[in-house]
Amino acid sequence: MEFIYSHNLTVDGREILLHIWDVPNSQEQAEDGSSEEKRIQWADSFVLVYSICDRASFNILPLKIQFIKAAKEGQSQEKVPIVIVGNKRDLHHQRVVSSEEGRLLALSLDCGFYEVSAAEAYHGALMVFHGLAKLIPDTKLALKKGTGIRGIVKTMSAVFARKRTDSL
Ligand SMILES: Nc1nc2c(ncn2[C@@H]2O[C@H](COP(=O)(O)OP(=O)(O)OP(=O)(O)O)[C@@H](O)[C@H]2O)c(=O)[nH]1
Repeated sequence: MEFIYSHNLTVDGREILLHIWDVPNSQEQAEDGSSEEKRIQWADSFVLVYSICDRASFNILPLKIQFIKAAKEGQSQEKVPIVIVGNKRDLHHQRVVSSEEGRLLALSLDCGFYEVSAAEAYHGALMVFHGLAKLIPDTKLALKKGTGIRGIVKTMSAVFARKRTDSL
């Protein structure tokens, strides 16, 4: 299942309304590229989460980031804001991806980087979205001011309609 969450944030005195389209990993693997492409076009910025206990979830990131960059940066010269997040930081004994590896990957791909424990504390996720908001230029935020829930529903309907047609 995928969801869109909306969340208000105040970052450096700016009121920001975030719409977060949460796509489960399992779904991404199962679907065709065109749905992924539509979601990428919908979004202004990206948070890619891996588990520090699951190397496969980490190894897939360069490919995903390349895909996002090719899709977004092909249309504009602006840098696309991307943040990489290593989750499950609390599971020390099951860690298979080191913090250094995560940080190095983010550095090499020009992305932000955080390690958090979503299960342990809410402030980790908050930090991620604050960091992401700081990477989005003011001009972009102003442009998106008029994009309401109708725009989101329209985009989601397009993705799902496409999926239904494909499966006929
Ligand atoms: N210990 C620990 N468990 C976590 C943490 N975050 C998520 N989990 C657990 O990991 C499992 C998967 O969590 P989900 O939130 O479904 O993860 P997801 O990223 O949506 O997973 P996908 O659907 O594969 O994308 C659940 O049992 C969570 O309780 C964390 O920071 N620490």
